[in-house]
Amino acid sequence: MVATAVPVPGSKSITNRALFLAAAAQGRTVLRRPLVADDTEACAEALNRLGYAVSTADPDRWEIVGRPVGPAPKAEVHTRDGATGARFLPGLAAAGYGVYRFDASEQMRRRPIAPLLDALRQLGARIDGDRIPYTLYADGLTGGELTLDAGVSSQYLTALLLAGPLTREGLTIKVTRLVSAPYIEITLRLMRTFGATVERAGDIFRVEPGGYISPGTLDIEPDASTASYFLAAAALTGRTVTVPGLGADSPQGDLGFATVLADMGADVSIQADAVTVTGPERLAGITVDMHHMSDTMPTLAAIAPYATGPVRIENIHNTRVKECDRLEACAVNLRTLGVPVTTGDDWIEISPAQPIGGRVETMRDHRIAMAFSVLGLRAPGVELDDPECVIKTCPDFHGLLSGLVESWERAQ
Ligand SMILES: O=C(O)C1=C[C@@H](OP(=O)(O)O)[C@@H](O)[C@H](O)C1
Ligand SMILES: C=C(OP(=O)(O)O)C(=O)O
Repeated sequence: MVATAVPVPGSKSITNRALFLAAAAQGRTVLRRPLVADDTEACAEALNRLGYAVSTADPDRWEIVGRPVGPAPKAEVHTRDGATGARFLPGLAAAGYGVYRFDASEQMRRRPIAPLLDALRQLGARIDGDRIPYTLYADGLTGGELTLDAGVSSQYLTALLLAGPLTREGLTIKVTRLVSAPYIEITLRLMRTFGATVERAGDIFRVEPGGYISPGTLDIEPDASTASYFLAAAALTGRTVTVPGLGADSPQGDLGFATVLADMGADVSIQADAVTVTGPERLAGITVDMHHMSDTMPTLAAIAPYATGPVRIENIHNTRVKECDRLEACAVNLRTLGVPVTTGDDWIEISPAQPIGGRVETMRDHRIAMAFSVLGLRAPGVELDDPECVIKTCPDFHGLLSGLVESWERAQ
């Protein structure tokens, strides 16, 4: 079977971490093939509002001139829809000196951030609120010890780890709960690439002070969450797709979605520098815990009706506080398309069905839009109320998906 390669854009998670680290590092950093999308552009713009120097003129190489954290007397920062910008950047600002007003879109304002703001207060920051928008009065971060509940978002832990080397005394964090755990591995790897000393012993993390040093150039690998839609398209249609640049040593937990497809009967190969999926005649049903890869939950939910048996996705309560309540959004939209669905507080079960056409309410959630576009490959008449909301992480998603289908049709 001809394998069609899809040029999946760079990882949002890696790009936004690299932006933070490069801004705080000594030296100049070049990010090669960063994700160019609303989420990362908002993060870059916010860094420039905070007084850093991020050049995004060349879409294939973003340049950041780092500076030691210092005085930036005043700044108003608006990070739009991206949670990594909204949650990572206050730690960087708090390590500096000035008054910073943080705001974000209505969608992001609804999402929780209080545990992170509480932790930053314990480290020495003065913050006048528990939700976005708020004002941060920064006077450097002492550091020290704290206990953190990252059961709703691992981004709280990442934000504190990233700020750790910028504190005066370093940081010791005891984590009581952790969701989306693989993202912490991405954080630790990148911090070490920028010269930080950070160690993990079970649920205890220790970060030494001392700042960051630029590694010079950093290649950004493709986004495994975005790759899930194209892997699912192959699994759903019995075709073959390859995603180059995403391989077995990737720290991205959402590459685990390929393994879920294999468990459902797809032929999956994860090599050193590419992942390839060929769909079976029909996918088998599955029960799967997606606690640590929940961004791909909508992708699985969207192809689930075509399985030979029920698909039950468990341990996904935190999908209710993403860009929308994704658990509910998947259930409502699948029912609109004629698919029987039952749900609980932290699970969804989808029965085999032949979805009919209908209008999908994306709730301005890029992952709902992309996931149900894949379902639309098999269900004519599915239309999205807001197809352009994919700009958050994959502005050319619809072009990439239609290009994939056209290449399959040409190969017939
Ligand atoms: O750290 C990161 O880059 C991310 C962590 C995850 O969020 P949670 O830890 O809130 O689940 C994930 O949903 C998000 O897309 C990116
Ligand atoms: C939830 C997501 O991102 P964030 O939390 O960074 O907004 C996502 O990309 O699915």
